Amino acid sequence: MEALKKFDGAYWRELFDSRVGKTTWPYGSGVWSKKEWVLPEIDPDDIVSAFEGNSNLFWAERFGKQFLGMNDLWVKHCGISHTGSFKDLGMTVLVSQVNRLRKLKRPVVGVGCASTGDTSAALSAYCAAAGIPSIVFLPANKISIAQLVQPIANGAFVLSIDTDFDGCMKLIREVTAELPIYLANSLNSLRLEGQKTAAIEILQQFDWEVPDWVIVPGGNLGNIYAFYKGFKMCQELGLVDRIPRLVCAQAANANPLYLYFKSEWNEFKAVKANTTFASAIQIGDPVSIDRAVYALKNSNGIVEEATEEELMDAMAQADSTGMFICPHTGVALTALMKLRKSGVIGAGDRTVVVSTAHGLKFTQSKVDYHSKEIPDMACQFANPPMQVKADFGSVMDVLMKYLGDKAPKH
Ligand SMILES: Cc1ncc(COP(=O)(O)O)c(C=O)c1O
Ligand SMILES: N[C@@H](CCOP(=O)(O)O)C(=O)O
Repeated sequence: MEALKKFDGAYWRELFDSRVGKTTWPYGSGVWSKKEWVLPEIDPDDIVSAFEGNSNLFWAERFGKQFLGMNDLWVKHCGISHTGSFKDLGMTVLVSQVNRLRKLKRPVVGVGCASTGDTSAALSAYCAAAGIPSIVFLPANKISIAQLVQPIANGAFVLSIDTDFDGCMKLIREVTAELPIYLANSLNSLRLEGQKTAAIEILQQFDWEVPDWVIVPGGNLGNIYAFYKGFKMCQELGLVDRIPRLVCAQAANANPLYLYFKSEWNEFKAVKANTTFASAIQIGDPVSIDRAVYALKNSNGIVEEATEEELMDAMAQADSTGMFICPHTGVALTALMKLRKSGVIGAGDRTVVVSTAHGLKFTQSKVDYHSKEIPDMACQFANPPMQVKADFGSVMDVLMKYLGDKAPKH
């Protein structure tokens, strides 16, 4: 940090802005365009990148106006990325460093992680690109097919273990303490160095104006800290004069941070995480709890939670305005809805919701919702397909009913 402070905010802004839209290796990546703040010492030849980052900051105009009375709502689509989630941002840094260590003949036989699906997808892809073995521990039957197929296809050694994510996390920590396997979960700060660039990118996309709120879904809790770190660096290095208030959003079925927050940070208790449609955050004993609390305390932050019905309804509402978000983003949107309703977030506040994964990884839950096949859930925004006979009259019939008074009168 001290070395970076030799330059002022104007220097960094100009440098980062000059790299926008470039394809020069490695600066075309949204992560490596901030190389000096991420891993300055790495040789560009050692970098393993899929040109991650530079994700769309989408003005959620219709959703904001229709459902929240807001005009300045934005969704940072971090899931539109090589492996379909924000994990690519951190994994490019971690795997690049392992690549470098292996060239220096350090004894790393592979890279391992426990995962609810996205970390393993990113790890296996970046390792495969560099020819590095990857080993992934997955909780059996708890991740989506789209996520499961990613490490399999990328040639990772995949262990499907009869436990939950927290059980897998415990096992991978024990194994990596015994064997020269490099741990790739977000305990490893290299991951967070990459993930923090999403925060810097948001500021840059707003032409270095600071939003009032940033809402992030939280599970193992590395990402909320990464956002804090990115914003804080921009403040400390003089690019902006304040940081946004952070909101961490959890599924009510896996809410240890929320309960801790509600106890006014008095007592942290790990919980048994129950099944949630937001399966990637079905985590009861987050490894980055201390970092997350630090980030929230220092950003005047808040923690909210979403029930299964709330998160699925929010996802369906967002999708109906042209988004196609994942259930975790539904959790974050629920938090926003609650904070708007209580007046904590004002109608005019500039707010960014971080969308963490691509909706296509979670199509089964969308299909179930729209077919109204979820027990005890009203699925009030479901839009099931209409079954219709294959003849002109039947098709015209249903179309005329659908068009109502907008149908042409004959
Ligand atoms: C899609 C998705 N959203 C949110 C999260 C939460 O991120 P974190 O574990 O850093 O809190 C994860 C992973 O945990 C994820 O895969
Ligand atoms: N959702 C994560 C859980 C592990 O998080 P990490 O950031 O600590 O690797 C996943 O996709 O596996």
